[in-house]
Amino acid sequence: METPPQQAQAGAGGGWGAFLKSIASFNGDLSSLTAPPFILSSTSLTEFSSYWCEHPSVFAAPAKESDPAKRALLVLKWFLTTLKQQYASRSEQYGNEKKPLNPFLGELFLGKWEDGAGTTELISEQVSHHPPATAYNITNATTGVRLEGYNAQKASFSKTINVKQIGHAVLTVPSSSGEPDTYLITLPSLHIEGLVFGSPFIELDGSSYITSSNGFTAKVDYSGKGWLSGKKNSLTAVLYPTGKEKDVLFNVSGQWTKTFEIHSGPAKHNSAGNLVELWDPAQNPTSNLIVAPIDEQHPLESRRAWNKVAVAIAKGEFDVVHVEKSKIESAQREMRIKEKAEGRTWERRYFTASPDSPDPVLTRLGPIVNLAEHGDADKTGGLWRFDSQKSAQAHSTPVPTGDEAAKLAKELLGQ
Ligand SMILES: CC(C)CCC[C@@H](C)[C@H]1CC[C@H]2[C@@H]3CC=C4C[C@@H](O)CC[C@]4(C)[C@H]3CC[C@]12C
Repeated sequence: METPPQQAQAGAGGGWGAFLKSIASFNGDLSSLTAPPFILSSTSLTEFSSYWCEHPSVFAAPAKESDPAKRALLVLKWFLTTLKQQYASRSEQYGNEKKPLNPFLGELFLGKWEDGAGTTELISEQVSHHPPATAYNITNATTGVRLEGYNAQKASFSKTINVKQIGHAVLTVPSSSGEPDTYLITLPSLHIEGLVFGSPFIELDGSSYITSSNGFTAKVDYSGKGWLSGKKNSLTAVLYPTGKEKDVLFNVSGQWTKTFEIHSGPAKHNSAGNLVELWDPAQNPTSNLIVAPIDEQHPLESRRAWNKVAVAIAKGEFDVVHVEKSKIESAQREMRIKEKAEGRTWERRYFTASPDSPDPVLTRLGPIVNLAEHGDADKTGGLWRFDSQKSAQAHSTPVPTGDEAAKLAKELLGQ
C-alpha cells in the first residue's frame, strides 16, 4: 500500500535526497518540515498523549502500594513501560518512524480505556499552534491516579535531527495515609537514526528524571548502539532518596523496546537473588483505547477533523492530501485573524495557561530536576494546567451535531 523508501527515492526524482538537504538548513520548527509523501503519517500528534497509558493497570498500580519507596519504584516502572509505545511503536508498526500530522489549535483527542484497572479517561488538546504544544490529562477513575502534562519540541540539525522535548508531566497518586504524592516527570531528548537510508527511527539520549513530593528521585540514563552496553534503546535507572544519589534503593537496566530488570540496591550487587521484577512487553499486551466512532465525534476531534486527509494518505492520493490539509490551514489562519480583530483568543476546552505567578509543583520540585519555575512557558505558549471546571463544562455540553457541527467544521476547518 505504501511506497517503500527505496522506491520513492528512485522514482520521485530524489524526493528523499531533497528532503535531507532541506532538513540540513531548517529553523528548528519541526512542523515546518515538508517531508516526502511516503513518510507522512495519518496520525496527529494529539494522539500521542495516549502512549502514556497503554497499560492502565501499571499506571494505576502505585495507588495500591503503601510503602513510599516502593510506590516511587512503581511510578518509575510505569514510566519506563511507556517508552516503547511513545518512541518505537510507529517504527514497529510501519517499519520506520513517520512524520505525524501537525495539530491545529483546539484539536482534541478523547478516549478511554476499559479494562481490569476500571475506566481510565484520556483528554488531549492542542493548546498552542505557534509554537506547537499538546496538553493532556489522564485519570484512572478507580484509584484517582492522574497524569497531566504538556509538551513541545525544539529541533536542531547536527548530523541528524535532534529533538529536545520542552514541557513536563505531573503524576498525582492518592494515598490512603493523607496527602497524595506528586511526581514531577521530565522528558528525554531524542534523535533520528537511519535518516540517510530512508528508514528513520528514534533513539533516546541523555537523562530524564522523576522526583516526588515524598522524597524520592529517579534518574534514567539513555544510550544507543555503540555506547556503553552497545545495544540500541538501552537504559539504566536508579531510584534514591532525593539528594542522596549514592544511596541507590533500586536500579533498572535493559532496553526500553525489549525487556528491563529491576534489582534492589546499586547495580554492582545485581544478581538473581535481588531481582525484584523483570518487565517483558511481549508478556504484557497493551490495552485498547476506545475512541468514539468518527460521526459521533466533536468536529474538532482529531480523527474526524483529519479524516479526509487520512483517507487520501491511505490511498496515496497526495494531491488530495495537499488540498485537504490546505483547507484546514487556511480556515485556521482566517480564524486567528478574525480573533485578533475582535480582540479575543481561542478558548481552550480543557486547559488553562497559568498566570505568571510561580507554579506550586514546579516551585517545590522543579529545582531538583532542573526545571524552571515558569515551566519554559515562552516555548510552549503558556504553562498549561488541566482545568477541572472547564472539563466539567465540556462533559456536560452535548457534542454538536447536524447544522451546528457543519457550521463549526466550515468555519474552523474549511470543510
Ligand atoms: C520521520 C522524520 C523524517 C520527520 C521528523 C518527524 C518528527 C516531527 C517526529 C518524529 C518522532 C516524533 C516524536 C515521537 C514521540 C514523541 C513522544 C510524545 O509523547 C510527544 C511527541 C514526540 C516527542 C514526537 C514529536 C515529533 C517527532 C520528533
